[in-house]
Amino acid sequence: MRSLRIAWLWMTTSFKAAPLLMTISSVLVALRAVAAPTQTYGVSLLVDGLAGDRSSTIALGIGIIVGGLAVSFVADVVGWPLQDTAQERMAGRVHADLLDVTTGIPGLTHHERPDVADRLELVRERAWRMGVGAEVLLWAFATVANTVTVLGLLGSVHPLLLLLPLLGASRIWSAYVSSTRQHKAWEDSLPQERLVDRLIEVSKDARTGLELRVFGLGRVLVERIFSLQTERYRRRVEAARWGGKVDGTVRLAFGLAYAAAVVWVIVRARDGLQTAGDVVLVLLLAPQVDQMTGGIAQNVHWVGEVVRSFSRYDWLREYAKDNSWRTSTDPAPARLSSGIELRNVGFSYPGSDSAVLSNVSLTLPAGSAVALVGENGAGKTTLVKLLARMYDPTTGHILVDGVDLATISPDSWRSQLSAGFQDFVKFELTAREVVGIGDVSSESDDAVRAAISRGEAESVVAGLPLGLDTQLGKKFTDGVELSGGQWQRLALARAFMRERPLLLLLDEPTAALDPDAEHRLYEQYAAAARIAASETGGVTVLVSHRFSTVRMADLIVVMHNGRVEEVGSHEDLLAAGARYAELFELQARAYR
Ligand SMILES: Nc1ncnc2c1ncn2[C@@H]1O[C@H](COP(=O)(O)OP(=O)(O)OP(=O)(O)O)[C@@H](O)[C@H]1O
Repeated sequence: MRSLRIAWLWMTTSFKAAPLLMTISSVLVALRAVAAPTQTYGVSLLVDGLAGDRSSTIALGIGIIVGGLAVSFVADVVGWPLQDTAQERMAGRVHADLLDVTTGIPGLTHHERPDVADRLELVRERAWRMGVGAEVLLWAFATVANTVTVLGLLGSVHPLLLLLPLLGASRIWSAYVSSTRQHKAWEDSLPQERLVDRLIEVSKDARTGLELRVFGLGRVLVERIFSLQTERYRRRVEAARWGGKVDGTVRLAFGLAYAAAVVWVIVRARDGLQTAGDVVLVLLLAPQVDQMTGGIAQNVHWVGEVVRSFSRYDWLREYAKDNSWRTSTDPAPARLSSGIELRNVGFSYPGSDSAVLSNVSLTLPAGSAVALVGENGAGKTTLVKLLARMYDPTTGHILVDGVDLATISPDSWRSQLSAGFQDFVKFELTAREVVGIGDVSSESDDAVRAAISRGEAESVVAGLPLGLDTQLGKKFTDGVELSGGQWQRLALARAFMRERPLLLLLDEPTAALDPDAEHRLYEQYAAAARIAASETGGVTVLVSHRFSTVRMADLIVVMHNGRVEEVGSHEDLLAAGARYAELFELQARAYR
């Protein structure tokens, strides 16, 4: 059933990518495939006509030969360029579709599971090569047309000769097993390949250059890459050698069998059981049968490749469908009246059994600013990701004004969110775009400048040679590189592009700023947020290790080992004298 679906996907993708080109090409390749054996038949008629002195047979033979030549010529001249274009169209279509499918998966699970990541990588890497699917499909049409014609001609000489192409099937089998083995060796070495790519990236990336040199890691990296490469090649060479031996043996056996068949037909002709034309036909068909089975044997590899690529493509489409949260169709509310409630929320990352969050029950009241604090690994970022619905909780629920977040459409929810992270992305675009993409629906200059002012990034933009039009990033010759803090200010401005988000998530977005700058920024931000919150009931969730910032929040949530340990205002928590008070005192002492 699945193989039928894959074959169908292969066919429909090829024809949908270039309907007219594929139809014309299919007809042309089929004609070309039939023309060669038909010409051979023409030659055998010619020989029989000459031997029996029959002019009508001679004329028919010549007609078939000339007609065949003409068809082959036209099909060649017109067919090849069309085929190339069809192939490019198909590759383009698959690539565009893949991007669409992968970026359309709303959650992050596919990035977390190594098995899924591996397969995704395979599909992406092979996407451009899948255009070959169109060519292989045309080749398959040609092979069917050619095989039927050759079988018909051989059978017309003697039915026993039909065994010859069947013997050729053993060549197809040997090519298949050896290509499967080689593919397996290649797939088995994929994790090493990914690691090698990653290590090469690390060794040449300017950002890692500093630490590499300080810790003297260059040599270690090179040795590691070298040993991984050696292991990878060893597996692949072993598989290729094995395939070579099997294929060579089978090919030799097939050649000997064909030679015996030719001798047999000659002997029968001497006994008057076959005509001279029959001998010529079998002799001339010999290289064609060899070519045909050889062609199939060679293309088995490509058919395998295409089928594998399409089965991965099919898998990805199914995966995207299963993980599209299609049943989440409720719209996000336009404003919050009661707030966001986490009810007994537990979470384990995909592919892991250990709970990162356990039994978290918490209410984030509408219009409040909530700070999450706790030591490294306490689960703060994970909670932020669940609020953004990058994952669904493993147990429990998140309720938005009483509505389960799992039922709200991810697009609708995210259009009401804004976020700034510590490990923000340095989008190498113009300064205007770096900020503006925080809300692609209102990318006007005024909106961008307002966000820059809220993120206190005016000084960064003022220092750029072309202001907002400056290209940022080192990959461009005229690109300007910024410091970590400057990038972070732009990332913050990006988070402030949406003026009235229902949920603003700030996960240590100011870690690269000095404490004074962070404090100023939050004071200014808190004032603006209160006004916005009174209008929409929006909630701000802030993760920070700096208590001077945290104390401004309406509600502070202290997390420890994936659980909520304390909740309250700064004053309440200090009065309670528990973990928060202890951590606060520690930090205050360090600043004294
Ligand atoms: N993608 C992931 N896959 C598996 N485990 C993860 C992943 N991300 C985080 N974890 C684990 O989840 C736990 C909580 O991590 P999280 O990033 O939520 O902590 P945090 O409180 O934000 O820490 P920090 O203050 O260091 O940012 C950690 O033990 C971490 O190892």
